Amino acid sequence: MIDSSGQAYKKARRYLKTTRNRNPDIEKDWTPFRAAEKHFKARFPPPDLTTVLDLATLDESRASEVTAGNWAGKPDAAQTRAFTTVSGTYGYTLPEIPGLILLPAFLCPEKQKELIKWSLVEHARRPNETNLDIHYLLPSEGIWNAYVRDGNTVIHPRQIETDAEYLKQDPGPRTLIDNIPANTSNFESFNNVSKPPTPPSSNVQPASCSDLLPRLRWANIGWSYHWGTKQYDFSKGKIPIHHTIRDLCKSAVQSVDWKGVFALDTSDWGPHGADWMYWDENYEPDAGIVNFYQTKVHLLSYHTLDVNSRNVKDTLMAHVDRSEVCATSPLVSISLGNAAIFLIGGLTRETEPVPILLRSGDVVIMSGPACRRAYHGVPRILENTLSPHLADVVDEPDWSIYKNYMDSTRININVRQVFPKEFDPGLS
Ligand SMILES: O=C(O)CCC(=O)C(=O)O
Ligand SMILES: [Fe+2]
Repeated sequence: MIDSSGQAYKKARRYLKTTRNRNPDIEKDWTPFRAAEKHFKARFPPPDLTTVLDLATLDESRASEVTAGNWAGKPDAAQTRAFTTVSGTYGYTLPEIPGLILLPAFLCPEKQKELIKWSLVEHARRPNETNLDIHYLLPSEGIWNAYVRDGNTVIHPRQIETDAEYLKQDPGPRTLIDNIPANTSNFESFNNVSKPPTPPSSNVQPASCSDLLPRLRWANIGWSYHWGTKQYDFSKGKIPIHHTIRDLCKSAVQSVDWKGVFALDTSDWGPHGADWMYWDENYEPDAGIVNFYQTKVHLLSYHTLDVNSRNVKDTLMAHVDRSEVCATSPLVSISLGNAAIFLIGGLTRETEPVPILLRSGDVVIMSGPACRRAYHGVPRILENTLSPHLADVVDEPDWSIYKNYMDSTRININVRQVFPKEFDPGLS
């Protein structure tokens, strides 16, 4: 018996309407990366995850995480090679993408909680820029602490300063304009490009802290990133990387047997050669971003704060992180909260990407010439997948405010090294 008033029926009807009007010629033009993004973005019917690599399914101690959200992939959806890290956990490489390292459950539950708190309490505030600072005059304690004190506190928009030099840009989707990869030769000219601030939007209304919190999309780490030119603005100086993040990224890099990963690699490593031999000692993170993704649409969308459309609808479209002068040094990416589908392909969007299910506590390292500048993106945050160890507030009532926020959130701490160790940018 079909219940035509039920939610599922209504969903199915909406879905049929959209597919009926779909132009098959458009789909034909999708690159393999675009087709994969479309597949995983679909709300109804939900995407089939049997092609998604899900290494947590190999680990019995993560069984409750895997079943928590009813989303699971397969442990053999891509070819992997396991290795034991220095700390005794398993790590995996993918022969298809040399330099991609997966460290499932690298962080214990306590560390995950510490990093979630750090992201919100200590990091998403001055002096670190956030997407909200572009439009709002935020208190110096940052949006999270202001929200915890009083969610009804009103935050006022930033006014356009009439004498300020703002970025003059044609309106349009910025992310479609690919920037030129940085390297040691063009660094000087890149550094001299003028980097005026992004103008605040003129139609932003005052908003309460509770309304703004779900609109927090990113907070900068280390060297200041200029979204308008997609280049670092070194003139603003470098904010030191917090020791917790630095130590964690270094221990992730040091936990990998790089010889085992790259000894047989024959790729072109550029002018400085195969620097992996020195990463154990000289890897030094100096930039990055904390991404905040919401699984739910929060109402009150009378304007958009997504001036950097990389965060539109809480997904991250296919991109290459090519603003760093060093194109081979490890990028360390930490997943916290709800699980996500991460796609990683090759040097163009024509390579079919490998879908990987990332769960809270997983660490990904992107390194070497084939991987560090590979297209990647996050087409889907898997709703209602908060791990039981983050959802439990019984033993720790103080966690409940974080738990409530994390119920609909994924945080990604994405840490990079801008300069190769031996390169002197002459910035001091
Ligand atoms: O959220 C993620 O897992 C990836 C984020 C990312 O690729 C980026 O910030 O450049
Ligand atoms: Fe990225």
